[in-house]
Amino acid sequence: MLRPHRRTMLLGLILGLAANAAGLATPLVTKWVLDSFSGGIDLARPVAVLACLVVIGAAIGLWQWILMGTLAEQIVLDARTSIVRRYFQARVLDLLKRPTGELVTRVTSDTGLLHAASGSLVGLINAGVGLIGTLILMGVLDLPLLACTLAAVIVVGAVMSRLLPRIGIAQTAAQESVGRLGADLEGSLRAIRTVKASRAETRQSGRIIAAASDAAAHSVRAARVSAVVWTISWSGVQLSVMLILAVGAWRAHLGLLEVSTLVAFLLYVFQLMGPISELTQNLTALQSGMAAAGRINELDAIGLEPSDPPARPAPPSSTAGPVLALQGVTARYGPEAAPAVRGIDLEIPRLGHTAIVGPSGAGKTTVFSLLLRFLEPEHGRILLDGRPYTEWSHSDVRGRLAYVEQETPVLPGTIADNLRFTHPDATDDEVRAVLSAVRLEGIDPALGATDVSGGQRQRIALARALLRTPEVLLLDEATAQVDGLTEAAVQDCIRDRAASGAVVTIAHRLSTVLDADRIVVLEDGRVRAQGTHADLYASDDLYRRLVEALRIGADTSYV
Ligand SMILES: Nc1ncnc2c1ncn2[C@@H]1O[C@H](COP(=O)(O)OP(=O)(O)OP(=O)(O)O)[C@@H](O)[C@H]1O
Repeated sequence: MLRPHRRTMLLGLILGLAANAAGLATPLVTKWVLDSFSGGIDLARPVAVLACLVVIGAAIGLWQWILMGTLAEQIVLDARTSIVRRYFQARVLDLLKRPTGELVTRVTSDTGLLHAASGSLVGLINAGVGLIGTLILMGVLDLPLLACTLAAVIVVGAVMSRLLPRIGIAQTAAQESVGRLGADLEGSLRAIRTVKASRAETRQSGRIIAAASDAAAHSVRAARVSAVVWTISWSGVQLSVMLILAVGAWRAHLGLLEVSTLVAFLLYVFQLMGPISELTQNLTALQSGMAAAGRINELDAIGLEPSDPPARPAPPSSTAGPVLALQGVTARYGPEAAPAVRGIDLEIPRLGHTAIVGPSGAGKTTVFSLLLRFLEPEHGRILLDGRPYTEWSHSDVRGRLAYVEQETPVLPGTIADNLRFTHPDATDDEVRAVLSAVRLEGIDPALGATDVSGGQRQRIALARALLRTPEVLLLDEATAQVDGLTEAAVQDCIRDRAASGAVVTIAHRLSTVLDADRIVVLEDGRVRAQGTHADLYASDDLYRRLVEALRIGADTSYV
């Protein structure tokens, strides 16, 4: 994540080192001021140098601070951009396997931790150089005092190296709990009606609060370790100041050390606090940042949809045969899973309404997922205009199909936004035309799409699919009961579309089945029978039972 920002980091490092150098020189110049003062030499020059050092050091420090702050925001933005892009390029089924709320927290919360970590590498090098530089200059001033300082630094370093990794571990655990919190919260809010109707508010909120408490507990553990690390480093510095003061005063008393050297040395000891706290801070930030980066990198496991096929001379596509065809298609949802469909042969003619029926789990939705390329066949092939899917890009295929989902038919936004979702350039007239096609002419397109009834929502989803008359309409009919008006509107639209294009429905309603030009009966992942209602009703046992379950019973007027 840092790699693309190498140049900014290098500049940050150089600025940091320059600020460090100014800081390192200050005690020596102070000693020069003191020596000049006691030696009666002209004070103007050393004081001027000291003032310049302070101003230059401050200016460089300010520049570096702003630079690194901007870098941090850029890294968070880069991470968010790449995750969001990844989500939208991911294979649908891979993405749907993960809880939505958790996917959201990776973008919102995990990336936030990268903020502090982004400057930590530069900070670490800076602090390391500052620490070594300070120690060297201390050695130049007085070796025995340096030995006392080193002893303190080594003790502090040993304790820190044992404690710091625990911060990263606690942070990872905290972020995992935040992910669980996001997933549970999102799921519960989405099903808030069921939660309330089941009087499960307390239970659900309890679960979510438990995840929040877990996150807090882990973060508190991280905070405690950080506090201990800080306290140890500060106390270490303070103890060494006392030790150095004592040893220094004794050596000055013996005449082995000038007072100005002791003052300069003590200034260095105080300056040690800078690099030591910087080291501590940056190591802590690095630990949490690495934990977050690890969780973000896990997202690489989400498979991406293959990029578009290389441009090759397109064989003339045939407009004579069926628009879509499945030839011996077998597909499964995972390497371990049993095939969801096996050896499916199916043709969708250019005109007319094809209804797919079958018991639950027969593979109806899987056929739609294959047609929309959410799932790729393991064996067999799918053809569009007589050309295999592999020769078309995903976008080409989807551009020819319009799809109405069964469950979540509207997107956030107004009704007009929803209608223009596939074709953002649709005119107001086109929007009005599709609204009247689904018998929603009276509705205000500026209304929120979620502020309408369930039946109206289904009609909005259908209207979106009908805008710009798609060649093939794939309609997964809602299983929920809808009002007569909605049912009639859907029926009319299907009939209308079937007169000039192809309509494929996963039919859950008797009226839809009866309306179809041909019906495909799926059972256990295979095509069991195909034909018209009358043929199938007479010849196929399963079809008869399915239709009877749709409450046609033995009413022969339908047969
Ligand atoms: N996302 C998925 N991951 C794993 N297995 C799945 C997934 N979706 C469906 N299956 C399995 O594939 C088989 C066919 O499912 P499919 O959803 O196509 O049936 P369906 O006929 O549409 O059923 P329903 O009418 O209940 O929606 C079932 O055995 C099901 O368990």
